[in-house]
Amino acid sequence: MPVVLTSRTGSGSVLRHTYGAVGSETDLQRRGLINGVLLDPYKARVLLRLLAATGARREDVAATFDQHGRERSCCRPGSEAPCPKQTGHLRWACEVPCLRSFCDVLFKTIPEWVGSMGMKHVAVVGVGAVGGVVAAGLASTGRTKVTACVRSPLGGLRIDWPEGMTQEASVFEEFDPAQVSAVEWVVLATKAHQTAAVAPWLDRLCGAGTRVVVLQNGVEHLERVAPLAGAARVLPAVVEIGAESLRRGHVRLFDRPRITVPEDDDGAEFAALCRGSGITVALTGDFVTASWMKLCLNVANGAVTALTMRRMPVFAQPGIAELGRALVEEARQVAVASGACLSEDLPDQILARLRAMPAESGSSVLWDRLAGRALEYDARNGAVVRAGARLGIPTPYNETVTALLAAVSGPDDVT
Ligand SMILES: NC(=O)C1=CN([C@@H]2O[C@H](COP(=O)(O)OP(=O)(O)OC[C@H]3O[C@@H](n4cnc5c(N)ncnc54)[C@H](OP(=O)(O)O)[C@@H]3O)[C@@H](O)[C@H]2O)C=CC1
Ligand SMILES: CC(C)(CO)C(=O)C(=O)O
Repeated sequence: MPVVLTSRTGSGSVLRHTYGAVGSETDLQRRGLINGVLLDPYKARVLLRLLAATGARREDVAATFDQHGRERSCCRPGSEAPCPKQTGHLRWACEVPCLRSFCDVLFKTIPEWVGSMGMKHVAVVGVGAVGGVVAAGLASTGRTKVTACVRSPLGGLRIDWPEGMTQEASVFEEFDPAQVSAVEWVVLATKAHQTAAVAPWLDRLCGAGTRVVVLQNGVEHLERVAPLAGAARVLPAVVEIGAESLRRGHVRLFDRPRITVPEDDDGAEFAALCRGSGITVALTGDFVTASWMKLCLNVANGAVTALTMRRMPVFAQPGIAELGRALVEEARQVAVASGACLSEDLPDQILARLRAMPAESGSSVLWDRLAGRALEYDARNGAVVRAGARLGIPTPYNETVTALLAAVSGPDDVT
């Protein structure tokens, strides 16, 4: 067990060879104690604990403390003499670079510690309703370091769960893609049409060992994200996280969150990552059916709520219910031709599901319409139209609502 020798005198370095009596610094170093150099006992304890957690050997611990002593810019490198500035108020001038140097050492050590604890580093790109719920859930497992890749400060996350429970979580925040490097998991939860704009984040976060889980609606996850993910593997997902952003970092959940991913190694590892997060992860051997099934619901729920600017009870109106059924039926026919296994009564099933949803819930497209933002219609109704055209299946209802949504969509978010 490495033992570090520090001093509580408040300034200066621990002596190395000045005194030689039993119990002196020379004696203690000879017996194996590591010279704490410039760190006071409190900082030394933090650093030693981190190093011990990484499994650092005695020589590594000694080298790290020694390096900290040398890197302190305001003291003469290698000098045993006390810092010339450390008198009176000038002592504070000395503390600032000292602290900076200490933080540098910690920041070099923390990533190793995270790795050695079996912790996973997850970067969440798109920390809105869905991304916020997943970031908070992962942070609460205590097994992940979560970095929120954001455009402006979040100041923590707060999730209001349907049962009345409030979950609070804090995550690391990054604003500049240049400051990040490859991580084990990227959770991509922007709107589909915002994907191209986060290319600089993906470029930095994706390495050969990275998995990018795409928490977006639609069926074109791979086509959209793989070209931006470099050597990383892309894991598509079906997201059932009915959620509304109330304020920045504050999300209201309408139901218990659930994500479905393909039943393969990456899917199983994502399920393991989310264990204890409050988010259920299901694995499916038929992802084509699962993703088209969700899109069939989305073509009705997103388009109708956004165009009418009404929440779920709008589906109680008979004319709206008929429009919903027609949109779903077109999508179902395209889905079946694409290899999905969906029964003929799907439109009725979906209408029943929509009518059973909480009255105050709506859709992510509705929230954007209400806020005057660009709408996610191309990855939803637009995807049905595209696939229908390819397969020779007419999709007039979806074409019509795609055109209407395009007409009322807010300006493109280009940053
Ligand atoms: N909300 C829901 O109920 C559900 C949504 N989905 C799907 O999940 C996906 C995400 O939806 P949702 O969470 O509602 O979307 P939100 O609009 O709530 O969140 C998107 C987030 O992406 C961020 N973002 C956009 N562009 C950038 C950028 N260039 N750099 C950094 N961050 C960026 C936004 O940041 P900023 O805050 O700065 O604007 C925002 O926080 C969509 O595909 C949606 O269809 C699926 C199921 C349910
Ligand atoms: C159906 C719903 C509301 C939640 O699963 C959704 O997918 C969305 O709002 O985009």
